[in-house]
Parts: sequence; structure tokens; C-alpha cells
Amino acid sequence: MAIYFELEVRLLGKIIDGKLVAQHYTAEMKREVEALGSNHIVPTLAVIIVGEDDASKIYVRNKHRRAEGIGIHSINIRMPEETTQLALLERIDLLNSDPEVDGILVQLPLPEHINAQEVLNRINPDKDVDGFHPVNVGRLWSNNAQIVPSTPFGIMKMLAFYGVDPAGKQAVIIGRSTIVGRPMAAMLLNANATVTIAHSQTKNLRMLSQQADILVVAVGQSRFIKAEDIKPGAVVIDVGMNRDENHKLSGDVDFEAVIQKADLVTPVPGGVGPMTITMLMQQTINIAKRRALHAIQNK
Ligand SMILES: NC(=O)C1=CN([C@@H]2O[C@H](COP(=O)(O)OP(=O)(O)OC[C@H]3O[C@@H](n4cnc5c(N)ncnc54)[C@H](OP(=O)(O)O)[C@@H]3O)[C@@H](O)[C@H]2O)C=CC1
Ligand SMILES: Nc1nc(=O)c2c([nH]1)NC[C@@H]1CN(c3ccc(C(=O)N[C@@H](CCC(=O)O)C(=O)O)cc3)C=[N+]21
Repeated sequence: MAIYFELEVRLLGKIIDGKLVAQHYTAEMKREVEALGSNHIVPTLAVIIVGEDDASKIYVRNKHRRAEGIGIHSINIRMPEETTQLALLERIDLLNSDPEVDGILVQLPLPEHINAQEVLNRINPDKDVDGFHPVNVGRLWSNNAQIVPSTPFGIMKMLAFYGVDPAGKQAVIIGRSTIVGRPMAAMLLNANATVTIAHSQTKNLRMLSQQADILVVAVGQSRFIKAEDIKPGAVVIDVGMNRDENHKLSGDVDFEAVIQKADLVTPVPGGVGPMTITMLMQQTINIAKRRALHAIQNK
């Protein structure tokens, strides 16, 4: 009986604690911000929110709080739902030419009447803290990254923290969005994994997911991945953020069942989300560091 119990305990996977990894980076970032302060530079992040998306509001509030806690100056710019494309582009131009602003982020999704790609293209690539500008996308895919999307970047940091080296592993990513799936594929490829990207037209998805050593799920459907969909001992990363009728948050993975079979699983909340915000802050600081360097060089 005792032996059976021990076996059970050993087989149970571990939780990847996104908050813990975030804390580790936050302590380091506070030191970096202090060092910049002695050069009279306060890292500054500007966030533009168009309209009244509920999910965006929570996210923007979290970001603001985390930024201020680290010593990053956070500016929220709210624009009404009916803002025109031109007005939004002009607001971005102002931020592009403001020497005090390091990072610019336009909260997605944008209202229907706005062409999101044109808006993202307008952001100065050096200030594009989300890494969505084509220049930064191209840099990432040519393994010459400078600023990258925070969500997959945070996932790479969590993997490293828990000693998971993607090299030679089979990585399967479900979802091909610009903000998660695609950049995740590039980063895992850059880290020498063998990468498969699946989406809504993928056939035999279960057969693919069952082969994954690293499975990243970014679909947006509660309990999309169940225990039978994964390989024993897999590392499962749950990016999903789904809210039920009672506003309760859940991921895309059936966490309780999957952790019995996997080696490592991220929870929702407390997994990918906190690291997304952390990496956004890290990249704001990195841009400010380049500003400090330029200031010294131009003296
Ligand atoms: N925690 C965090 O930091 C973040 C969480 N999120 C969350 O992650 C989730 C995904 O976000 P995002 O990438 O922006 O979402 P999108 O809606 O842009 O993309 C979803 C992807 O899932 C694919 N998909 C949908 N249904 C299926 C299916 N039945 N089988 C296989 N693939 C399917 C879609 O395929 P197709 O392309 O063919 O339509 C698409 O590529 C959401 O829940 C979002 O809220 C997002 C960003 C950050
Ligand atoms: N330009 C742009 N860049 C983004 O990076 C971006 C975006 N737009 N639009 C929306 C998505 C979503 N996203 C989240 C980040 C953190 C949490 C987060 O902090 N989650 C916490 C808890 C949240 C809660 O309790 O509600 C957690 O998972 O533990 C959630 C969602 C970034 N996105």
C-alpha cells in the first residue's frame, strides 16, 4: 500500500508557478530601474485603449499596477469607441516622437472599423514593446530578435526556470495568432525544437498533440485539451483565458486531469498571464536601457 502511494505521488506532475517566476524577474527589474534612475531615466510605457472591452480593462489595470510597483511610469491613454483610424494614427505619432516614452502598446482587440495591422505598422519598431510590428516579426523569424511578443517570451522564461530545454523536443502549438501561436513557434524553433503549428483546419489534431513533448494550447476554449490528448510526461502550457457565466476564469486545458499524466503544467490563473505582464515590463526596461546608452554616447 505504501509503495503504491509513493508511486502515485511520483507520477503526479508539477505545477509551473508563473507567479513565482514573475517574482524572480520582478526583483531583478527593480534593481535595473534603480540603476536607470541614477542616470535620470524612468522607463515609460504608454498603453492606448480604444473602446470599452471588459477583458482589456482588467488586463490594463493589472499592467498599470505591476508597472508602478516596479518603478516603471505607466501612462494609460483612453480613446472612445468611435475614434477614427486617423486620430489613432496621430496619437501614435505623438508617442513615437516623445523622447520620454519607451514602450508603446495598443491594446487588442480594436473596434471593427479600425484596421489593426495599419495601426501596429505605425508604431516605431524601436518602441514596439509588444513586438507586433513587421520589422520585429521578421527579426524574430530570422533568429535576430530584439523586441518580441510578451506571452510566448514569458513561456520561454518559464520553461528555462523549470529546466526544460526545447532542443530536439517535439513541440506542438495549437493556435496560429500573431500574438501567441506564431511567435511561440518562432521562439521554440530558435531554441532548436521541432515545431508543429496546428489550427482549426488541422486534421487528426489528437494524433499530433499526443506526440508533443511540449504542448502549447492557445485556442480560447475551456477544457479543449484533456488527459487522453497528451503524451505521458509532457510539458503542457495553457495560454487560454476563458470566462464562464459566473466570471470564473479557466484555461484551455483540463488541469486536474492533465496534471495526473503530464510532467509540468501551467495553471490558469497564475501561469502564463502573470509572465506576460512581467515580460512586457522587462522589455520596456530594455528599451529604456538603449535610451540610456544613446544618452551617454551623445554627451
Ligand atoms: N495569458 C495570456 O497572457 C494571454 C492569453 N490569451 C488567451 O489565449 C487564447 C488564444 O488567444 P489568441 O491566440 O489571441 O486567439 P485567436 O482567437 O486569435 O486564435 C485562436 C487560434 O485557435 C485556433 N482554433 C480555434 N478552434 C480550434 C480547434 N477546434 N482546433 C484547433 N485550433 C483551433 C484558431 O484557428 P484558425 O486560425 O484556423 O482560426 C486560431 O489560430 C484566448 O483564450 C486568449 O484570451 C491571449 C493572449 C495572452
Ligand atoms: N496589445 C496587446 N498585447 C497583449 O499582450 C494583449 C492584448 N493586446 N490584448 C489582450 C491579451 C490578453 N493578455 C493578458 C495578459 C495577462 C493576463 C493576466 O494577468 N492574467 C492573470 C489573471 C487575470 C485575472 O484574474 O483576470 C493570470 O492568468 O493569472 C491576462 C491576459 C494580454 N494580451
